[in-house]
Amino acid sequence: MAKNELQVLYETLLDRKEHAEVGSYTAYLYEKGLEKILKKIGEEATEVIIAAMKENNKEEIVNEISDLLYHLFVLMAEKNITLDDVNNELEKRSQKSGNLKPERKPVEKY
Ligand SMILES: N=c1c2ncn([C@@H]3O[C@H](COP(=O)(O)OP(=O)(O)OP(=O)(O)O)[C@@H](O)[C@H]3O)c2ncn1[C@@H]1O[C@H](COP(=O)(O)O)[C@@H](O)[C@H]1O
Repeated sequence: MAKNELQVLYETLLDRKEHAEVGSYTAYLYEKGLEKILKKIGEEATEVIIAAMKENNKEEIVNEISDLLYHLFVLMAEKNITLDDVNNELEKRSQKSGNLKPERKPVEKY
């Protein structure tokens, strides 16, 4: 099976850590450091929220989510967190359903 784009992207970002190509935005983020990466994640998360509040703009939301995922992946690469680490955590969680805390009332109306 072909690798999915998330895996390809993550591997590219790891590679940029070893080989800082000229003109690479990722290399620029690593160079700027953790604070810059975290700031970008905050900005991109806000852009996802703003896009999602508008109606009928799936394309814009997909674009903003892609920007956010890219910056989260840069953080993962920076912190040596692998896709397997996240996958394993999600897998553990998938064993457990019914995660609504007992003291929280079920949502009846949005
Ligand atoms: N997926 C992405 C991706 N998503 C968003 N971005 C960049 O993220 C930036 C976000 O835009 P902003 O306007 O918020 O930021 P900016 O003004 O450009 O930059 P700042 O001054 O805020 O740092 C843009 O410059 C985008 O190009 C990305 N840059 C790279 N990738 C992937 O990373 C791979 C490696 O890219 P390079 O490292 O550039 O070679 C590429 O092949 C892509 O697959």
